[in-house]
Amino acid sequence: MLHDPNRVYVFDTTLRDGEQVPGCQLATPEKIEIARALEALGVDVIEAGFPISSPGDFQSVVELSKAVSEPIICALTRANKGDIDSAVAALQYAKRPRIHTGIGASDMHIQYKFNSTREKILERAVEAVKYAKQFVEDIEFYAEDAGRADNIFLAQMVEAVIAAGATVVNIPDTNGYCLPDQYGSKILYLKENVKNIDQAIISVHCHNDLGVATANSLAGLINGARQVECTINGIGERAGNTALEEVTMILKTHHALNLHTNINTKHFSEISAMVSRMMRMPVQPNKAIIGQNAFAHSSGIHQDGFLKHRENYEIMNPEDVGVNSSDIILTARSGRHALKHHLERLGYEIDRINLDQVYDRFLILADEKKTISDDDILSLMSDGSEDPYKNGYKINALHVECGDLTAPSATVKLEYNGIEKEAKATGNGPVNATINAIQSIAGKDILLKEFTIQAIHGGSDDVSKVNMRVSYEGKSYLGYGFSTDIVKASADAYLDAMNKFL
Ligand SMILES: CC(=O)SCCNC(=O)CCNC(=O)[C@H](O)C(C)(C)COP(=O)(O)OP(=O)(O)OC[C@H]1O[C@@H](n2cnc3c(N)ncnc32)[C@H](O)[C@@H]1OP(=O)(O)O
Ligand SMILES: CC(C)C(=O)C(=O)O
Ligand SMILES: [Mg+2]
Repeated sequence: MLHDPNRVYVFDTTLRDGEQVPGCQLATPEKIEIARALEALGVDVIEAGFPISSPGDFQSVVELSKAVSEPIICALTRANKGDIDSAVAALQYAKRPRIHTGIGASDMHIQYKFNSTREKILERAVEAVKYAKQFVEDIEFYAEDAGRADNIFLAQMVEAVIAAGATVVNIPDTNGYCLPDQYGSKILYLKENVKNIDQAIISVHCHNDLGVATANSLAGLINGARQVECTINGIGERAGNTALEEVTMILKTHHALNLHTNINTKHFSEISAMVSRMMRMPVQPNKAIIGQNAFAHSSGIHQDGFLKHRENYEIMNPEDVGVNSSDIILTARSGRHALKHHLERLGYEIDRINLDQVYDRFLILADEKKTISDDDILSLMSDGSEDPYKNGYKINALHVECGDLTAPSATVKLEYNGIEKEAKATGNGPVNATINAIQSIAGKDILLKEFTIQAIHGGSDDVSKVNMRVSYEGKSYLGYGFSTDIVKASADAYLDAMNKFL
């Protein structure tokens, strides 16, 4: 069984519990892409689906079983033969198959869902495990709504299913009801009162209805569970499940817990974005670990402390979760240290600038706007001061042709160090053609990673703001452009980013 008593197994259910979220249903090729990313992340188990639920979900479990080799592939069933037969068939190609079967354990479910009794439910639980065990060695049993179940009956059920062949016993807080100490005590109670508990791994599966899913999972692990069920970005039924990135970063950050997983946390940022994009579930900016603001500092005292010593305001290293660097966001709550940091980053020599004067002008602008961008700083500084990009690329002329009667093309004249060069290029649209023309003049291997166009107030006559992120020699650079002409704004944003690495 367990070789290392401090190893926590990570059971990912993004593709099953996560996929139960309205609007998050995925096609098989998308599920395969996520499953491969989960494999690279280092999860131990991938819950691939609920095969009886639909032909599409059945096929996804078949294809995932073929596509993934390292993690265990798990299929969910109810406690009945039909569901189990379907799971067995769907898992036929899995190198390491697991059947996850179970039934309600709380009196609420027994009475109002099954109109049954504890004795009969216990029998159905044992029968299901024995039946599944004939086909697959690795059987996980879930005692649904265990969070609200009577501990004495739950212990009886857990003991019976382990005796019937369950190798993992899942104690779900299906409705996110428990408080961390209640849930932790439940796991400890099972550890201490189930005679054969050493023959199985206890698994925690917590929902976030009261916002304590991760805390409950942690309490379960501290009290002896060694498998945690979780999803990327914490997606799942209702308020979601324990977030994989949260629970694993807690274990990584708190060495004193002496618990560890096989997760390569550097993949978090990438896989979180992938799941969010494919499932069309935006991640809230303040989401722990992978939210846009998780490593962004926006008030002066924090920014100053961070700049003096990162650990003053960060308990994790952003690189550990795949984020290149922390952000210092300039707002009217920022101080001189943060402004100086950005001025230096943009190429201004601070000892040649009167910081107090710039700061006064900065505050007036920051009170008017929510955040101050690089462009805002550049325009603040353009008041009689030096242009940090005076030696960079400038557009002298831009002409595009597009529309449905002509192939999009762009002619660009760029000036660099006083020398003008011209190029013409085609593309699949006017912006693409313009960027191709700029690229052919610059002759550098620049990758455009992000590109957004936003009307500032709305309306087709509005000024549009273009944000771009380009990658050059492994580093990211941001560029901004403003214009009523979206092609011009895009070209300016691209050059702005380029000029930062020149
Ligand atoms: C806590 C969880 O997340 S559990 C997983 C939840 N996920 C899903 O439900 C998604 C997949 N589900 C489905 O596609 C469908 O609900 C199916 C195919 C499973 C069943 O569909 P239907 O046969 O039409 O039944 P329906 O969903 O309406 O009702 C569920 C039935 O399963 C029974 N049931 C529920 N859980 C279990 C269980 N663990 N073991 C045995 N029976 C169960 C219910 O009592 C009900 O049976 P009844 O018809 O005798 O009252
Ligand atoms: C199917 C089980 C494990 C579940 O998702 C729950 O109880 O929340
Ligand atoms: Mg669940």
